[in-house]
Amino acid sequence: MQKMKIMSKLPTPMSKENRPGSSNARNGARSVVNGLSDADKRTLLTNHTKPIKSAITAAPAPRLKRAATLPASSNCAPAKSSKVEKKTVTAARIPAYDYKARFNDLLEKHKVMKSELTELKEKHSEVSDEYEKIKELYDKINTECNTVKSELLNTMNKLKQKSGELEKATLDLELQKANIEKLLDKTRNFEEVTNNLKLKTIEFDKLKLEVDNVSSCYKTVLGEAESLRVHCADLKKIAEEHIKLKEEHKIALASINQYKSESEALQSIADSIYQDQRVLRNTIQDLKGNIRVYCRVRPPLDSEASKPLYNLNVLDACSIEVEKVELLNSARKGRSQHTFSFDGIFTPHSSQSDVFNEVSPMVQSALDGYNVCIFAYGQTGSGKTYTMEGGCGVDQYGIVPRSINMIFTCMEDLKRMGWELTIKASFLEIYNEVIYDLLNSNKDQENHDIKMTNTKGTDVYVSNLLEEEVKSSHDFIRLLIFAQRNRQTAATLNNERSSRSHSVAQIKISAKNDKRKEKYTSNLNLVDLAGSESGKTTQRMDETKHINRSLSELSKVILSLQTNQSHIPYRNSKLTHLLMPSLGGNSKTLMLVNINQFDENFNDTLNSLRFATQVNNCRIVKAKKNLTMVDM
Ligand SMILES: Nc1ncnc2c1ncn2[C@@H]1O[C@H](COP(=O)(O)OP(=O)(O)OP(=O)(O)O)[C@@H](O)[C@H]1O
Repeated sequence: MQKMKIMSKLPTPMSKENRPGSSNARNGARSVVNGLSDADKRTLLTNHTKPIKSAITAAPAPRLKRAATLPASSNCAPAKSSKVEKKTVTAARIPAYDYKARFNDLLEKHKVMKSELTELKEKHSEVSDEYEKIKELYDKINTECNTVKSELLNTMNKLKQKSGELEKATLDLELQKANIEKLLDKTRNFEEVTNNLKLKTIEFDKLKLEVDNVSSCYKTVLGEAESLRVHCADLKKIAEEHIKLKEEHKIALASINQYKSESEALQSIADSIYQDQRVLRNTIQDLKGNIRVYCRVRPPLDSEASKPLYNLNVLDACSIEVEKVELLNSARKGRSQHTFSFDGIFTPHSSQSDVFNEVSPMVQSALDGYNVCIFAYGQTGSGKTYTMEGGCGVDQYGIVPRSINMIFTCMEDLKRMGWELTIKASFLEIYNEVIYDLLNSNKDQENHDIKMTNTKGTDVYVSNLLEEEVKSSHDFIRLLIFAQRNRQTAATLNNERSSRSHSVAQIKISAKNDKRKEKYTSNLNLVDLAGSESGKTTQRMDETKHINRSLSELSKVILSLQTNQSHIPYRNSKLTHLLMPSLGGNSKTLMLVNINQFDENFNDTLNSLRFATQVNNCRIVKAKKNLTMVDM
């Protein structure tokens, strides 16, 4: 702005009068300079002095030199004098008369002045050129200055406008700022309110929870109070009833004591009745005979429906008639008819439970303390295993599982009478006169020998034989299944071995009655004998020899017992030796002879029925209970 002011104060383009060198020009310049303020002068000096200065200072130079020509006495002589002046000073004084000298001197001076003039002219033209250049420059600057000035004016106008706008904007800004401040204040207030609200919400939630808890507690308390009210009412009733009951209790106690003494009396009567029953049962059995023989005829299976059958007539409950008519062209032509009588006959329609109903007195005898042996005899496929072990399902259970069920059922009754029973079970197989433990699944078993339990030789045991205590029928059946599996494995390894071996399930009953100071041990041997038919192959011959030997030894033992022989050949076979305590005098034996009705098996059936008749004819001396009195 300052600069623009200065420029505006500069003179307009120079006229002839204003030219440098002329007094007018000098005066004009001087007046211009004088018209400026001190500050403007300083600015002009720094920015625009050069051309003006040179224009101002260019002219006076010749004046200075000319001044030097003035006489030395003049006061205004400059400090720096020229060569001419020196010469003038140093030249000898020309006398006034010497006009020639003076003329020469003047000529000389004229020359000098002339040259000075020429010099000055040259300088003048130089200055004029310079002046022209400066003028041009000045004009240029002036136009520029004008342009700048107009631009400056425009800009100033714009600036004014802008500053107006700026002021307005500033005002707006101030207003906005004020508004923002207000808004910020509001926001701060709002945040404060929000925070307070949040805190309040948290507090509200807490309170709500507390209220919920309190209300649920209240509800519970209400419920409890209600139930307490009910309880109180009940308690009142109970208290009343309690008083009544107390009275009744007194009366009941008296009658209980009376009943107790009566029950003790009844218990002793029941005991003696049980004893009498035992005696009676055994008397009946003695009367029936201690060796009892039943015959069971198995029905043909569906798969065997086409097989020809021989005639079988059930004459009565104890007798059957078997009849075969041989073809006329056969060697043994004619009719073959045989009648057999036993303690009972089970027809093809008899169920497993029918069989067990007849067998159960024997199991009862074992529970009463007698050694019992139940065995199934017959040819392969006649139904021995089915009779002894049975099939799947409780209905199909054979003698072995039913016996154990009965033992455990009776055990409860015996417990009430003060008897404590321990049941142990072992399972073995005799194949080719070698004993195998069926509870031991090891292939290589230790040797099993039959040994005497005591010196009297009344009881035997098998060495290295596993004997498991059973606490329930379930325990026993688990062991039975395990033994069956072991027997089947051995049978698979050794072609049809199961049919060619004797299988024995031994149940050992140990009973103790602390009240009566009695105890006894009895053995229940349940035997599934090997097939009694004659073998056909060499291996079968070998097996048959062993089977026949053991079966004939069995018949020999039974015969010897029948004829009251002093020596009974028990030890001649493993089977008779093992069954010695159950076959001897102090035992009861039941044999089931199993037959089928197939024509092709008629001869084997006849052999089985004959063997059974032999056994049936044998009557063991009266069995003796293994009862001992003990000091307890
Ligand atoms: N009374 C019966 N009622 C129905 N099926 C029977 C009866 N007796 C035996 N069976 C069936 O006849 C088949 C042969 O019976 P089982 O195996 O008991 O004969 P087994 O004399 O034991 O033969 P093995 O000497 O080969 O062991 C079996 O399938 C068995 O289920």
